[in-house]
Amino acid sequence: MKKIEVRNLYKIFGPDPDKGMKLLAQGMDKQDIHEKTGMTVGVQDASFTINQGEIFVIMGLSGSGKSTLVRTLNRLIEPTSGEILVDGENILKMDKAELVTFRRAKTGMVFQSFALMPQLTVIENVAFGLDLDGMEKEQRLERAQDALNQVGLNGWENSYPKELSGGMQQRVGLARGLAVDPDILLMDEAFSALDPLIRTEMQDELLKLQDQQERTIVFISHDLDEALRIGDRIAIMEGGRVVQVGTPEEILQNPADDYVRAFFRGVDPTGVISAGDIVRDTQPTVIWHTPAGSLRATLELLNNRDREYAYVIGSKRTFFGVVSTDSLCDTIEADGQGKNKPKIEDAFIPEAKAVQDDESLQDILKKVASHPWPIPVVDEDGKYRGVVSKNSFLRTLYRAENGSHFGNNPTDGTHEGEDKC
Ligand SMILES: Nc1ncnc2c1ncn2[C@@H]1O[C@H](COP(=O)(O)OP(=O)(O)OP(=O)(O)O)[C@@H](O)[C@H]1O
Repeated sequence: MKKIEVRNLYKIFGPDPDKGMKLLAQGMDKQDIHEKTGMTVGVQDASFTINQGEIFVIMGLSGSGKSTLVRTLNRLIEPTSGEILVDGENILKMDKAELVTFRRAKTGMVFQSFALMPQLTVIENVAFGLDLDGMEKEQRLERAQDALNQVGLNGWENSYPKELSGGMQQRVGLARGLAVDPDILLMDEAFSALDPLIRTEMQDELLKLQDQQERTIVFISHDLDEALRIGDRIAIMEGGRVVQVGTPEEILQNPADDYVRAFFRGVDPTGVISAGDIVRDTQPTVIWHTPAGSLRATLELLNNRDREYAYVIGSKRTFFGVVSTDSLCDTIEADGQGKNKPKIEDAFIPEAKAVQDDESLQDILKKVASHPWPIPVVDEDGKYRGVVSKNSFLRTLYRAENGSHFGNNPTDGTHEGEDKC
């Protein structure tokens, strides 16, 4: 479900943004506008959607417009032009009072600088934003305490910021963002000042909180590892433009341009891409789980199609097992005169087990490499989704390494069954 929709958003800093818009419309680029007028194009024609409950990471080089873009989402920075719909309502049309209500009711913000007030205790710092809300003191403290518990800081309520480590101070910052119980949490390089170990700890904390509450989180980061770790989807910004939006796997497999490719250079694709991302449905070699007597028919089918393996599935696509021409022949021969009427299960290759679609390529690599049959993939309900073959595995790695656009899709003219050739 869409939570935030950004449409053709612009932000031009300087004395005459309308003139800046006109120059952009005439085709003048950002650099020339800056040189000729002194104005800066902070965000240029950004359009994208953020879904309810996702962690949406915004990445880009310094000065690419990340902070500006995020601050337009609660109008801390006023856009020059465009639309921002939150739950379907254009927040750029809100008057001052509506905007205040919107910010209080729906958004929280966590910054890189902890911005804690040294003269206030931890709990007072967290409750501070609620103070502006006109909430009763008792309720404020209760909410602040709850937020502190969520970030693991119970027991530190009455300490002062200077008594806390950097990591703990950032937890207070996060608690302050959470205390208002926002639908949307905007986080600007929130963990960047933390040392790597604490940073990972905070990312885990955020993921844990997200499991419980499913907020919509917009998270700016410079750090690709962080983006890959926490981001459901990533937007890449360059020179004020959003140049690509997608899941890490999508971007890794199909980077929009060299700038995006450069961001992802050095990432091990096998840790990011999962079996489900590259699975292909091998309808021609799927057979339905049928009663006894189907072994010969299956063997015939495979021979006719010049295929070696068949994937046996039942009603509702439940995966049962894999048979091969060899396993079928062996089972038929072992039965001699056919008196025992062997079932298809008797011909299953015992080692041919399915992997889950959310397992990473790293996790399934051994199986793909060590077995001759394409590896069956199932979803969380055990339903057959297709197979991952050596070919599709290597093709994916090649594409991720080289950013090539040749296809891992049904239109690229290859068939899974050809893998054995
Ligand atoms: N208040 C302002 N007045 C004028 N120019 C601004 C202002 N704020 C930002 N800019 C300019 O807008 C562009 C985008 O800046 P922004 O801070 O959004 O980038 P960023 O990607 O968040 O950078 P960083 O990663 O360094 O924080 C930059 O060229 C910046 O100099």
